Amino acid sequence: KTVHEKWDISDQFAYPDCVRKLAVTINGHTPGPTIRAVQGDTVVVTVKNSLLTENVAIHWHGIRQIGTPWADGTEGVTQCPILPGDTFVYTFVVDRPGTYMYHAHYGMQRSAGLNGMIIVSVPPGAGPDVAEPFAYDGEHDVLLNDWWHKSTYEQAAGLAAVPIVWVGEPQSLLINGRGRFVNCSALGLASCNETHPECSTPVFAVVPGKTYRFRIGSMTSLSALNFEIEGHPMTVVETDGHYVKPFVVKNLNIYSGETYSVLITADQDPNRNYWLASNVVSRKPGTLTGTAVLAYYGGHSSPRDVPPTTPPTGPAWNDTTYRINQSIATVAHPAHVYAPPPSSDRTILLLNSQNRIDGRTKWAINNVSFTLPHTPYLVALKDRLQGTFDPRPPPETYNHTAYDVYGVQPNPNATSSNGLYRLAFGSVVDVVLQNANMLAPNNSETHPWHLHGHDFWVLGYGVGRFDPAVHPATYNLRDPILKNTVAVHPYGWTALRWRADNPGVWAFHCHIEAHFFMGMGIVFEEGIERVGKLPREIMGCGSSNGGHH
Ligand SMILES: O=C1O[C@H]([C@@H](O)CO)C(O)=C1O
Repeated sequence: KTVHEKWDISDQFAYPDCVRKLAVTINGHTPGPTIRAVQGDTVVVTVKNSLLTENVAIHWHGIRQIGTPWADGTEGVTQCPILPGDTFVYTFVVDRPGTYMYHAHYGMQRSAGLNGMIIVSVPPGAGPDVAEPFAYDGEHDVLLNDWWHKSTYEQAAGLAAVPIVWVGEPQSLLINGRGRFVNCSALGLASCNETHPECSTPVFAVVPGKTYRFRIGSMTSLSALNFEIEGHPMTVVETDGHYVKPFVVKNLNIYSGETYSVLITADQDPNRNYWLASNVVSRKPGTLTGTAVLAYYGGHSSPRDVPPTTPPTGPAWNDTTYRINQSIATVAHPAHVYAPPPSSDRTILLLNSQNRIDGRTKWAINNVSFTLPHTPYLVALKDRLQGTFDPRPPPETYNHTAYDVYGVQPNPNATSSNGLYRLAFGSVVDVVLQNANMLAPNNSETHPWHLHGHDFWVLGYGVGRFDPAVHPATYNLRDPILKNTVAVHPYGWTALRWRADNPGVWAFHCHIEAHFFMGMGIVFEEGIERVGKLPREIMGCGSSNGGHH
């Protein structure tokens, strides 16, 4: 079956937190429509760029694009941007059930509102390898976000300024695009409209005694979040399209780019309502709790009743151990274990550090800060265009025996490059992401890394310096979870493995919008010679003339 979507991208005034702000919208809305498909469906999204002066490109986050690497929607990597007035058609197959997302992958446009969910359901009568190993009576979908009042242009200019002008913590946390700016009416803002329907509190209705699947995705630009449904423990059953060995949490940590499915049972007093709460963790919070309401049917409460309690504020923001424990608990469901290859052909160690180039604050990987080329790699490599990117491969490792991950880098100066890593087709690659201290002392953040074109096995997490002679022996090779986005915890390391078996060119980057903008990413190529004929529509920029002369 084919699922058709027709999207018009335009700037609109929106009131996500009751404050008027220009947003990049899909068919007038932010977040955009949820794409609903069944495993095996072909999704065709016709995207018309009706922005006045801004390009666009849309990434299908978690969809591996097997056989369609040109549809990954990553500007500079897999396509030229879609110009204002132009239309681009994305066609791809959703080959696995699960909870996914989509978002702009051009500049900082994702943060301006261009994002949404993709839900791929299990076909009726699916076999045991696909069928969900859990049961539920109803489903609710929750897209979490953070939101600023400064435009993404102002934010981006601040990131590039000397010294950096950092936008700071978000003004609001959104649930399905709705939130509430804490000072809205108190500040007497002319742009504040607290009765605007776009910022009315989302309500999730439940019938007493029933079990619900909540699909939760995070599209935050910056914030690591903790999500809670007051009084309702959550059983984690899916993440990034893979079934999890169930475990119960009161508070779910979720990083930008991740999705989870949890089950809750509506077994509490039905005569009142309960809060859904989203709180910032890992950075010192400066934002009001994002809230929504869990409303019971059939009791004495009405869906509009505000819960009688104050919204939960979540665990201590700096309790890193608590978050690492959730990461470690997330392993494959026993009936859905896909064992990784027992060893790898190549190990790449990647130091994540905050650096400086010409006084600008940057993020670098092994002291190289990533920049996007003007000609998409996919076209440059497939069509053998010369001189479009730095042909020198970026470093495979850093001085891992001496580097003090707890200290401030003695020499923070870095270089920038648009070189990429080329993987032998079919080879098994291990990547270890090593976190470190930032430019300021005693600070290390959480970085959620997202890989395009693949899922990876998450083999292990550790705190402190990764030792290649010691830590691989501690890897979980028995039941590691497959994911497409994973946390690298403060001062910690995360070890990943995957097989380079998807012909194409794939970005791998921190999903914090500002951090990728500041260079925190790399790109992999594999099997370029196996990529089919490129559609001309991805060309037209840089040296890729798309057949126009
Ligand atoms: O990349 C970042 O820059 C700021 C700060 O380090 C400099 O202002 C911050 O909190 C980041 O995550």
